[in-house]
Amino acid sequence: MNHGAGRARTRVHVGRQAHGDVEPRGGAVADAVTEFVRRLRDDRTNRALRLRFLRRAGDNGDLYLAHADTRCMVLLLSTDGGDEMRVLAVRDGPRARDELTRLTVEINPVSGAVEVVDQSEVSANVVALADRTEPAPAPTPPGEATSGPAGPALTSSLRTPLFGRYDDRLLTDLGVIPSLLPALRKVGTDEQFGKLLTHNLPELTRDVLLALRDGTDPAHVRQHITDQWRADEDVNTGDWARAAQRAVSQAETDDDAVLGALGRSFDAWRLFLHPEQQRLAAGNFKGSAKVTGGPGTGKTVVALHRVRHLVDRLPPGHSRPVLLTTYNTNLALDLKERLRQLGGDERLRRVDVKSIDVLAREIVQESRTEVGRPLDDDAAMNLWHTVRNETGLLDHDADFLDTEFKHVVLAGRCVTWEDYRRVGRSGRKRISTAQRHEVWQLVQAYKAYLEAQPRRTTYALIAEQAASLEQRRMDRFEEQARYKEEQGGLDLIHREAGSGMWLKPRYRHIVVDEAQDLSASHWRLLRAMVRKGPNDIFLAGDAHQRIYGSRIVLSHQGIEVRGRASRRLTLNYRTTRQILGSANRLIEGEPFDDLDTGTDTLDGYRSVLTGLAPQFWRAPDRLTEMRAVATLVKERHDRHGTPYSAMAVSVPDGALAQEFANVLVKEFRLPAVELGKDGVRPDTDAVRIGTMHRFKGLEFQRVFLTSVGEGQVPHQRIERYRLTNPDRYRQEEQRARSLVFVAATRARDELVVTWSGRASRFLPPDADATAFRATDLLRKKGPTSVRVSGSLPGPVSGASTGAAGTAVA
Ligand SMILES: Nc1ncnc2c1ncn2[C@@H]1O[C@H](COP(=O)(O)OP(=O)(O)OP(=O)(O)O)[C@@H](O)[C@H]1O
Repeated sequence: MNHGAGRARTRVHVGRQAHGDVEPRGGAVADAVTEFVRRLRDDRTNRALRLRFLRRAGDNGDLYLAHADTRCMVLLLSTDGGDEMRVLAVRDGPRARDELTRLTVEINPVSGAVEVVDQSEVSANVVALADRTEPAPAPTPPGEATSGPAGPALTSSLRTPLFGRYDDRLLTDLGVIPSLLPALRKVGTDEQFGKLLTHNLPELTRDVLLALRDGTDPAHVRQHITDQWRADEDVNTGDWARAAQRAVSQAETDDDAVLGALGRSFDAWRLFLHPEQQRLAAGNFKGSAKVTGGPGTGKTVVALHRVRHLVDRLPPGHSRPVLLTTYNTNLALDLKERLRQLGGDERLRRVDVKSIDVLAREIVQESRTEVGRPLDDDAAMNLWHTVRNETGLLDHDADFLDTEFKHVVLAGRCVTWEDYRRVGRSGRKRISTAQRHEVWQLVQAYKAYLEAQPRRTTYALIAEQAASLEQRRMDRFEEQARYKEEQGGLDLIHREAGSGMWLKPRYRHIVVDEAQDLSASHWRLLRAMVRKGPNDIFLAGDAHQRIYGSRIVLSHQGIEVRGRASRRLTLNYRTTRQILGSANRLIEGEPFDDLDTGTDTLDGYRSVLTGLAPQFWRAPDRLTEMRAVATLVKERHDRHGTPYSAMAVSVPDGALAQEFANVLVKEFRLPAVELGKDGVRPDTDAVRIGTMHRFKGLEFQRVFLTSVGEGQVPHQRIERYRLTNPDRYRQEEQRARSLVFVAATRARDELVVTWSGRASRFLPPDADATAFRATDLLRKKGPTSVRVSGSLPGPVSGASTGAAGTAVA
C-alpha cells in the first residue's frame, strides 16, 4: 500500500454488515465512522488514520485495522494497492481490536460478496447454549435427504439439529456462508436459532436460513432467494480485487448525500440495494421496464435509485429531462423529499416530481386552453345521477357509467358513436348494442352538462385532453425528425413555427411509482411524453394494492415490458414477519394481474424482520373504540417513547378521520393531524390520521387500523350488488381487501387492528372471540405491555420494537 508523499485519493465503500455494526452502537459511532470514511477518501496516507496492516486476505487483498476515533475501530479490506478500500466491520470499546482481529472474512461462492463472521462470538452464544444441553446428532451425509421442510412450528427439540436435514453442500449452494456451518450444526432449538440471528449475519445467509426454518422447500429458496443473489459470472473465492468491485452488499460512499445515512436504519435504503433492486436501478433496457412486488419490497426505493442513475447519465444542462410521477399528490411530495435525501438538490434540479393529475393539468394550461375546476370524485358521481334522471335512462348505475366512461370511452378514444360501438370492452360486463347506444347517449349528456358549465370538468377529462395534446406534439416531433433525417439533419426545422421553441419530446426518461392506479388516459399521456427508445419508461407497481381505477394492460398502451424488462421483488424490508403473515391472509387466494397480460402472485414474498404479532381490539361502539385507540397511542408515546409522528390511525372514510381527530385532540389532548392531499410536514410531531387511501406508499412505526368492523370494511353499500351484479360485487370486495392490505402493510413494527360491533369478514373467523376488549382497557384492565413470547430476536432494521402488546394468535 502506498504511504508515499502526496494525497492519495481512495474509493471507499462500506459493507452492509459494517452498517449493521454501526446501527446499534448509536450516533457517536456513526459520526466517527462517517468522518473516518471522508478522511480516508481524501488522503489515505494521513497518519492520523493510524492504518495498520493486519494480514493478507488472499493474493490480491489485504486486511487493515484503523481507528475511527479513540474508542472505535474498523476492519478494512484493501485492494488495488490501496486505491479501493472497504469497511468490513466496526467495533468499539476496549476489546475492539481483539474482536476485529478474530473475524473470519470470506468471499461468498454464490454472490461473490465479501462477508464476515465472528466465529468465536457465535460459538460463545450459540454453541455454549447447545453444549449445556445434549449434543446434537451429526448432519445428514452429503447428497442424502436434502429436501423437506423443517416445519414452521417454533418448538424446541434437542435431539435433531434444526438444519440437520440439509447437508453442508446444499446449504452453501443456497448461499449460507461456509464458516458458519460448524456453529449451525450445533443449533438444535429455536432458542439457539434466535441467538444465532442476533448476530450481524450476511443478508443472504439470514434470508436462506429463515426460509428453510419456515419450511420452505430448498428448490423454492434457490429460486426466490439464492438465484437473485447469484453473481453474473463464476465466482473465484480467492479474487479479492474482483469481489471488492461487486455491487453486492456495499454502499457507494463517494457521495456525500448518501454517506450521512450510515448507521441510521431508517435510511439504509439510501446506502444498500438488494442485488435484484440493483439490477433494476442500474439496468440498461432496450425500451421500458417494469418492477412489481408486494408492499415494502422496495419498489419506490428502486424507482428513486433509478432516477438518480438516469440523472447521473444525462448530458450537462439545466433542463428537467426526467419525470418522476405517481398517482397521489401527497405521495409525490414524499417522493420529492426522498429523492432529495438520495441525490441532493443538485440532482433534484434535473427532475420533475409531480402527481400525474397535476402534470396533466399543467399541460392543458400550457396550451392556453381553459382548464376548468375539476369535480371531486363524489361530485363527478353525482353528475351521473343527475344525467340519468334527466335523460330517464335508468338501466345503468352511476358507478358503471363512470368506469365505462373512463376505461372504455376515454381509454378507447371514442369520439363518435361508431367508435364506441366498435371499441373493445375486454374485462367489462357484456352489454348489447342497444344498451351501448343508451350508454353513449348518457355520455353525450354528461359531456354536454360539463360543457354548459364552462369552468367545470373532471380529472379524467383533463388527463384525456393532456394526452391528446402531447400526442399531437409527439406526432409533429416524429414527422420533423423524419424530415430532418431525409434532408440530412437541418436542425432549424425543429423550431415550432413562430414560437422560437425547439420541438422535442417533453422528457427523456419517465419513472412511475404506484403504476397500478394510473388510468389508460394517464398511460397515453406518459407514452406521448417520451420517445420510444432505450430506458424510456420505468414503472413500479403492485396490482395487489390497486385501490383506484381498473386493470390496465400496458402492452395495449404501447408499453412493452416482456422478458427481462419485467422483474418482481419478493423481500419485504418494511414489515415484520408477524405483521406480514396477517396481512397476506387478507388477500390469499384472490387472483391479481401483473399490470400486463399475465397474472401476479406473492410467491416468495417474505420478510426477515421479526417483532410483535398484530394486536386485535374490539369495542361495543365507535366512541369506545376511539377512546381505546387514543389510550393505546398515548401509552406507546409515554411508556415507549414512540414519537407521535411515527404513529398513524387509518380510517375507512374522511368523516371518521374527523371524529377520531376530535377524540384524540379534544378529549385526550394528543397532537393529531389529518393526512390530506398535501401530506404533512415530516417534522410535525403529531399522530397522522387519514383514510386508508391516503396511506398508500407511506410507512409508520406503529399503525392503528381502525373501524375494521363488518359493514364498514367492506362498506355495506356494496351489498346492493350482491344479487344484482355479482361481478361488480366481487370487484368491490377485492378492492376493499386490497385497501385493508395496503393499510396493514404500512406498519413497520406494530399493527393494532380495532373495530366496533362485529369483526370484518376479512379478519380471522375467531377475531371477535379472541380480541382484547376495549372496555377492559378503559377500565385499566387491558393487557400489560410485554414482548411477544416466542418471537425470534432478529435484527429489526428500523425503529425499536419495544412496544406494548400481547400477541393474538
Ligand atoms: N435495500 C434496502 N435496504 C434497506 N431498506 C430498504 C431497502 N429497500 C427498501 N427498504 C426499506 O423498505 C421500506 C419499503 O420500501 P419502499 O417504500 O420502496 O417499498 P414499496 O415496494 O414501494 O412499498 P409499497 O408498495 O408498500 O409502497 C422502506 O422503509 C425502505 O426504506
